[in-house]
Amino acid sequence: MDNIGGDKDTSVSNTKNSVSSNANIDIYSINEDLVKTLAGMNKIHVSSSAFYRLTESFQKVKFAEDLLLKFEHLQKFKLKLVMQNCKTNEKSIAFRKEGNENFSLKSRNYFRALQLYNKSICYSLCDSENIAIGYANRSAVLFELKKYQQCLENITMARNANFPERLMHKLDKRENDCKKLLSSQAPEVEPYEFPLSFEKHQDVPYISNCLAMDQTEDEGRFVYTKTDLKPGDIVAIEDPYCTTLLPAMKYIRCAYCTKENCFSLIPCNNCTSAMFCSESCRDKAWDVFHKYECPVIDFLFDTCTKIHLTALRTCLTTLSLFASVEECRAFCEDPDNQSKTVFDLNFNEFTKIEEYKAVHGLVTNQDKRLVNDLFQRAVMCATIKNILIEYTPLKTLLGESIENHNFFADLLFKHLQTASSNMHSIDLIEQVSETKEDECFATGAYPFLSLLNHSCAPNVVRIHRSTTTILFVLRHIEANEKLFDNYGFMKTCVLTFENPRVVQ
Ligand SMILES: C[S@@+](CC[C@H](N)C(=O)[O-])C[C@H]1O[C@@H](n2cnc3c(N)ncnc32)[C@H](O)[C@@H]1O
Repeated sequence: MDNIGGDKDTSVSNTKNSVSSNANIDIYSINEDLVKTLAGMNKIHVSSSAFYRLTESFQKVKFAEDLLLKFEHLQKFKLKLVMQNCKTNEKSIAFRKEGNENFSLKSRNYFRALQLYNKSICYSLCDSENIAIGYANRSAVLFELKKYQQCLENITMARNANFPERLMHKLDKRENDCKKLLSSQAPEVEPYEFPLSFEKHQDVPYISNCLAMDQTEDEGRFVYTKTDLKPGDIVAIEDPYCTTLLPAMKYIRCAYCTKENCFSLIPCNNCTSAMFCSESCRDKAWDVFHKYECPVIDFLFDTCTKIHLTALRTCLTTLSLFASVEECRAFCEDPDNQSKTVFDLNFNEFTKIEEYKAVHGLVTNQDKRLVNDLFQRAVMCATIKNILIEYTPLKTLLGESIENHNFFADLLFKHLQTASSNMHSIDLIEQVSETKEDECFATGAYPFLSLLNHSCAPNVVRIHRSTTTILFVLRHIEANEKLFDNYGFMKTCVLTFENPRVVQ
C-alpha cells in the first residue's frame, strides 16, 4: 500500500491551475502542512493504513477533518476569511480613478477601463453615488466604442441609481448625442446557428442519431459512430448542467450565466467579487449557489482551483433542485442512480433533476486513485465543508442531522473526483497557444461530452459558443470507430506519463 504522503505528488496538485493570488496560501498547502506534521511525528504509515481501511467517503473526509482540527491546520484559512474584501467607497473611488487613467486620451485602454469601472461599482457601498458614477463612466467608454444602445442603457442605470445632480448635464449631453448616432447605426448581425449534421438521436435530442455508447473493461464507457463521418460534421450540441465562472473573469462576465457582459454588469449587494448581467441572474445565482459562496468568496477564489470551485458548484446546484436535503440525499443514494448516462435519461419529461442523474453517474476513478490522491481530496473536502458550515447558511441547510452532514461530505468528495476526470473548460474561440490550457473563462459539467475518451490525436474537437459546446468532426471517421477528444495538455501529461493508477 502506498501512503498519504506519496513518493511524489502525482495527484491533483501537479495539474493544479491555482487561481491563488498568494501562492503560499493555496488549498494544497493545507494538505502539505498536514502531511509534514504527520511525518514529523512518524505517523505517516499508521495514518495511511487507518485512512485506507475506511470504506465510506464521509469517513475519509471525517478522518481528514479530525486531523485538521487536532493540529489546528484550518487556522490560517480562517485568518484569510477575516481578510475578506469589504465594500468601501475609498477603494471604489481609487478603482474609478484607475479606470479614468485607462480611459484617458493618452491610454485609450477601453477594455481595462471597463473592468476597473466594474470593480469600482462592485466595491462601492450600496447606497453610494459611486455606483451611479461607475455606470455613467461606463457609458462614456461605450460611447467611444460606438456601442450606443448599451451606452443608453448605462445612462438609464446611472439615473436610476441616483446619479448626482451636479454632474447631470454631462449625462444629458451624452444621451442626446447617443440617440442621434444610434438612429444612423446599422442593426447588429445575428450570429450563425450551427445545426446537427444528422437527424437527432432518438434518445438524446442534442446528439446525432449516428452516435452510440459502449464500454470495455480497459476504457470504461466510450462513444462511437454507426456511420462514416467527414470533417466538419457536427455530431453534438450540448449545454452544460452547471457552469462556474473563473475568478479572473469576475469583472468581465456574469457570475450566473457567464456571458461576457462587461457593459452592463450590476454588483452583488454583499461581496466585491461577483457581478451579474441582470437582476434576474443575480436572484437566480443567490438562490442556487451564491448565498453559500458569497460570505467566503475571497477564500474560495484566492485558495481554490477550478476543480474545487466546479465540484462545489455542482453540489450546490444539485442541492438547490430539491425541496430538502433529505430528498436530495434519497435521490443520490438511490442504487438506480449510480451509473446513469445521458442515454438513460427521459428527455420527454426532462428536468434538471433528470439531467443530474447523468452528472451523478460520471466516472470518479476512485478505485484507481492512490491513497495520497484520495487523502489530499479528503483534506480539500474537509476544509471547504468546514469553512462553509462555519461561515455560510449551509449550516442551516444541513441542520443538526449527522446523515445530512455525511451526505454533503460524500457529495463533495464525489464531485472533487468527477470534476477532475470530467470537467470541461469553456474557452474563447481563439486558441492562443496549443500548450497553454488556460484561455478559458469558465468550467462546465457536460454529461454527454464526458463520455468521450482521450486521444493525443483526437478525431473530434469541442468549440464553444458561449457555454454551448458544439462537437465537430476533425477528420474522416469510419463506421464503428470511436470518437476521441483531446483533454488538453496538462491532463494529457497526467494521463500519459504519470502513474497509470492516477487517472485524472
Ligand atoms: C471524461 S471520462 C471518459 C468516459 C469514461 N471512460 C467513462 O467510463 O465514463 C475520462 C476517464 O475515462 C478514462 N479514459 C479516458 N481516455 C481513455 C483512454 N484513451 N484509454 C483508457 N481510458 C480512458 C479515464 O478513466 C478517464 O479518467
